[in-house]
Amino acid sequence: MSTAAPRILVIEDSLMLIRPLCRMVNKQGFVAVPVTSMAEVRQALADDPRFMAAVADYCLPDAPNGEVLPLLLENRIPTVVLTAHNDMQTRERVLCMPVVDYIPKESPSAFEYVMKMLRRIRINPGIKVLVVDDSQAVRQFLRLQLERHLYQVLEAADAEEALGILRHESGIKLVLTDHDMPGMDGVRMTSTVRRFLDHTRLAIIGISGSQDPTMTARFIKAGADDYLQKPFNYEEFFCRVTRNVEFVENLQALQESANKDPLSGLSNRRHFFEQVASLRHNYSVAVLDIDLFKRINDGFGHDIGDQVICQTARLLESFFPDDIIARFGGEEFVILAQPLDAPDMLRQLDKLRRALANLSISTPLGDLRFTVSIGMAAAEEADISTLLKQADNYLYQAKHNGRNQVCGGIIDQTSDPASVASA
Ligand SMILES: Nc1nc2c(ncn2[C@@H]2O[C@H](COP(=O)(O)OP(=O)(O)OP(=O)(O)O)[C@@H](O)[C@H]2O)c(=O)[nH]1
Repeated sequence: MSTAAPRILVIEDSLMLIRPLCRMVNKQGFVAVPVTSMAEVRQALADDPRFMAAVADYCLPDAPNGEVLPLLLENRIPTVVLTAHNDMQTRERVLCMPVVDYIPKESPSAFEYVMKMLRRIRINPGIKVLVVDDSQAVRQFLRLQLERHLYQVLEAADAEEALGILRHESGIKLVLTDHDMPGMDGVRMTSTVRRFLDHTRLAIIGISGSQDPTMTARFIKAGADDYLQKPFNYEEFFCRVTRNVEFVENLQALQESANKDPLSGLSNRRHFFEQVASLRHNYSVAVLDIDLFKRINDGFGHDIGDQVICQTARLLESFFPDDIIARFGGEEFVILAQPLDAPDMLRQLDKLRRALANLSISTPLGDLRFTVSIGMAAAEEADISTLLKQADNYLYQAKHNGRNQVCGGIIDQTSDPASVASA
């Protein structure tokens, strides 16, 4: 399948500007298609109209009054307008059209802002925003504004409907809520949402036309991240929407990097224990260790050793898609499966062991094969540390018996554990 980089139509008649602009666009991982006039825009659209977005100069030699904008919008191309005209009239004229944004060239950070907008146009179609307002006209107005930036918009006519959507729909990163609604008001709805969705999952912006000077504080104290006083202008609206969505994204990225092992992408040890804490007893735990890994590093180099770790992680995920898998460190992995079914787990672990032994990694020094040893323990009542210790004992047994095998059993708290071994 083709994974071609998205194309961006860059429309600018100044050669001084178009070169650095295209360079920046390409650096973001897009393909810039430079054109310098309205005639060239027509030609580019006739050649291939599939552009992810356009960065358009408002004033072109053959289209001095923004005539290029309706042409781009007719072709449904999200358009960021760059202009040297920073007067109110031009600004109003441009923002009357459903462009993404209007950026004066005079600002030294104008190009940076354009890049940020392009990144958002790429990401926003995957982000859901929920608009909560009892007025259909207001919901429709907010929907149109948000769709300029390509967000997926959901609507709720009151707090009850909004809470239902938030409980069942995943991927909502932002809620825009009115305050005065029949039934539960926006402030109460915000504090209810915060009981089950924290700031890492969702940002909330309160919106109200009320003249009550305490409204901002009431929303923020209830758990909102921001507040907009009606009427607001389009640019302020988007600055706040973008800032709040980015805030959630940054928190999620931080959380992800705190929880994940950067090499394999699996959970790290700390996150493993965090996940396990919320589980009831009655599970199986397996500890997997790559055999003679030091030899792989010494013989093929650390980069190939890293590849072995990553390939092992991918197979682990495919054999245990619904379970908790973590890289504990070095060449050691842990799998926690629930509910307890020790014989099934042993069989699945042995299939995994054989699949890994059959894997061949091609390296500059020839094909590499490797094996793993696995220890597994299951119990109805034992806590995680007892199980891990027992699984580790079984792992030691597997290594001691010659490696490339699974050893494990069910822990009977009242007697010595029975052992099952498969070679
Ligand atoms: N490439 C790579 N090597 C690592 C990483 N973390 C730890 N290691 C290496 O893993 C090796 C582990 O070796 P040992 O603990 O001696 O175990 P082993 O060679 O697998 O021997 P057995 O466990 O007895 O089969 C050490 O050489 C570490 O340097 C990593 O992230 N990448």
